[in-house]
Amino acid sequence: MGIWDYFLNWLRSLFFKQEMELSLIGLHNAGKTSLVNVIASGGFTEDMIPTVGFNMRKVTKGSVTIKLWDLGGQPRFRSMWERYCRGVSVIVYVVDAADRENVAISKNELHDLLNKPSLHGIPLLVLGNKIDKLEALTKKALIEQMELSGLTDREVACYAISCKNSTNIDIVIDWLVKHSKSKS
Ligand SMILES: Nc1nc2c(ncn2[C@@H]2O[C@H](COP(=O)(O)OP(=O)(O)OP(=O)(O)O)[C@@H](O)[C@H]2O)c(=O)[nH]1
Ligand SMILES: [Mg+2]
Repeated sequence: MGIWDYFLNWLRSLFFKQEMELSLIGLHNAGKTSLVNVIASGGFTEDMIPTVGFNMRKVTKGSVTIKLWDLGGQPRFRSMWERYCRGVSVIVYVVDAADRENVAISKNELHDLLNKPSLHGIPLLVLGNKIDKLEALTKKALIEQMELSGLTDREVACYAISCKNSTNIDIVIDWLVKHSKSKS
């Protein structure tokens, strides 16, 4: 990209600011905080501290500012999920695709959350993370096991990703940016 294109993009970003707010949900150890780090800075580390309660981060991608609520996934924090999903543009639900034993629990937590009337119609992005691991489920298997085709009251998308190898992170960002709203 030449200097002129950078200048045009910068000019565009001054006039066409967009914003969105999203919540990152999923069982503990799924990789939610890792995803925030990869989106924000591209950095990945094996040494992660479990999220206690929640963290808020703001990330700017082009002219879009994304406010991310990164929630703790341990059982004691799950009752907070609904509160932090109300009114968001998108719910991002992260699943450890390599942790086959816990996929059923993850599915139940997802469906319990989406059954809350306050969250009706909010678009859902399900991410099967850790596909760098051999035992990871394929996207097709994940869609089946998470029973995503039964969700008909909202837009649903699913991608297989790896925060570790930055696989499909660009596709996730594109999808998110497309779901942002213009500032009025
Ligand atoms: N192999 C592999 N490991 C990953 C990947 N993404 C995250 N991890 C690891 O998974 C572990 C948990 O990651 P976190 O990002 O802390 O998970 P979390 O969903 O935020 O967990 P809570 O905050 O407890 O809800 C860490 O050891 C990460 O390094 C990935 O794509 N591949
Ligand atoms: Mg976390």
